[in-house]
Parts: sequence; C-alpha cells; structure tokens
Amino acid sequence: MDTRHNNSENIILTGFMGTGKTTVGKILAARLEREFVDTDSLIEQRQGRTIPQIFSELGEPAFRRLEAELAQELGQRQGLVISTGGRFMLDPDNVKALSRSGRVFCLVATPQEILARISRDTAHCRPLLEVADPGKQIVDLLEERKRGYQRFVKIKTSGKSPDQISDELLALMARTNLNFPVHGDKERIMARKKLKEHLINREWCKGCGICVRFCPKKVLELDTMEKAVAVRPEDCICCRLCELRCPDLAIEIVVEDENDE
Ligand SMILES: Nc1ncnc2c1ncn2[C@@H]1O[C@H](COP(=O)(O)OP(=O)(O)OP(=O)(O)O)[C@@H](O)[C@H]1O
Ligand SMILES: O=C(O)C1=C[C@@H](O)[C@@H](O)[C@H](O)C1
Ligand SMILES: [Mg+2]
Repeated sequence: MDTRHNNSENIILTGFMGTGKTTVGKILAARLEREFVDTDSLIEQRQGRTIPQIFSELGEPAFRRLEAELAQELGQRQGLVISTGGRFMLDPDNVKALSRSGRVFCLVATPQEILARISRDTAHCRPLLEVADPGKQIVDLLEERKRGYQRFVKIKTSGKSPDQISDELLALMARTNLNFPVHGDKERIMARKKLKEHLINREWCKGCGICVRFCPKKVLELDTMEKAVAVRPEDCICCRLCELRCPDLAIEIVVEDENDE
C-alpha cells in the first residue's frame, strides 16, 4: 500500500443530503492521491444491502448504530478523505471520534438546489426523502438540523461545479495550513485572490457580530441598524472567515483572480 500520505489529517465532508459530499469527496481524494471512504457506500458494502433495504429491513436506528461503529473505526485512521452520510456528523459521539482525526467541512446548498439535484439523481434512493412532498421535507429537516451543521466550517455549493468546490476546499485548506500535497495544480489553486466586493445580504444578517469577531483585519463592523458592513474593504485579505462563519449565509466574498486584470 502507498503510505505517502497516511500520516496526515483526515478530511471529512459533512452536510445535508444532496450537497455533493460523495461527488466532491471523490474528486478531492483523486487530486490529493488519498484513499476515499464514503460511509454510506461502506455500510452498504459490509451489510450486503442498499440503504433503503437497511432502513426497511433493519430500521433507521440500526443504520445509525452502524454509522456510530464506523465513526469509531475511521477515527483511528489517518490520511483519508471521508464523505459522510447526511446525518452522520450530527451525532455528538461521531463528531468527537472523527473531529479528533482531522478537519471537518460542511457542504451547504439551497433547498431548491438540493431538491433539483436529488430529483435528477435517480440512481440513489434516500429513504427520508421518499415522502409526498420532498421539497417541504428538505426545508423541515434542514431547519431541524441547522444547529448541528452550523458548528462546522461551511462551503457554499449552489451554482458551483464539483470541480470548483474542490478547488475552493483545497485553497481553504492551504490557507489554513492543512499539510497536504496537491498534485498537478498547486499554482492554480494557490493563486492569490483579490477582493471585488463583500456581498452582504442585509435581510439575512441578524447582527450577531460573529463576522466582526472572526475578521483578522477588522474590516467589518455592525452599523446603526445592527447589520454587518465592510468599513475597511481595502484591508480585506479574502480569508473568507466571515463568510464561512456566518450562521445565516449572509456574507459572500466576491473575488477576482489577480491575473484577470
Ligand atoms: N455542485 C454540484 N452541482 C450540480 N450537481 C451536483 C453537484 N454536486 C453533486 N451533484 C449531483 O447531486 C446528486 C447528489 O450528490 P451526492 O450524492 O454527491 O450528494 P451527497 O451529499 O453525497 O448526498 P447523500 O447525503 O445523500 O449521500 C448527484 O446526482 C450529483 O451528481
Ligand atoms: O441525511 C440523512 O439522514 C441520510 C443521508 C444519506 O447520506 C444516508 O446516510 C441516508 O439516506 C440518511
Ligand atoms: Mg453521499
């Protein structure tokens, strides 16, 4: 077995069904030349049953126990890209086991985009979305799970291709010192980004001030309406911590490649 990258932190993808964990995880693993583990697929393979069969024949609690056992097992390993099932990282014991082994990123998408992707993905059945109104179920489940997903660094995926999302993740890991070798395209991924604008959705901003506290350059402040504003955009280093930490998805850092000019 090639052990070149086995002494490195695991990269763990979480997020709601259809946010692209499996798709993006495969790309990341290939680009990092790492072993890829998809928890849903591994459970299916070991059980000799599909997920819908596990749900109908053994029940959802049995599936969650299989996930919990796998979390303990994978938490002992290193150098993996792990795409988890949609609820896997909402179990505190699973979070503890896997967070110790590496870095967790949460893929997010709008409910509309999730519904569109799931509807196109006819090869896979997600038992929790086999209901009369899957659109409403997605909105309800997202609301129920919101706090659980919020604890992780998030990556927006709506309107982006899986390759773009992988690029973003690799750039983010590079900026935040995750020690990994990138094969072939390091220069492209590491290209310095230049700020175009802070896109702040004032309706969604609830004035929590998290972005203000996380910004290392003190670019953001809350205005008199308790909404985030970029008061010193010229100091922005495009680290995107404000965007990644905003619990309401209200900030987007829009960048241009330096080479564009
Ligand atoms: N960025 C994207 N843009 C468009 N379609 C995408 C994107 N990412 C994934 N998809 C498509 O959406 C569907 C669901 O993707 P995927 O299975 O990777 O999601 P998942 O997060 O692993 O879901 P689950 O939690 O159910 O395992 C697939 O058909 C996939 O091709
Ligand atoms: O979000 C969920 O509860 C699930 C997501 C899928 O990845 C599978 O783990 C299963 O369909 C349940
Ligand atoms: Mg998946």
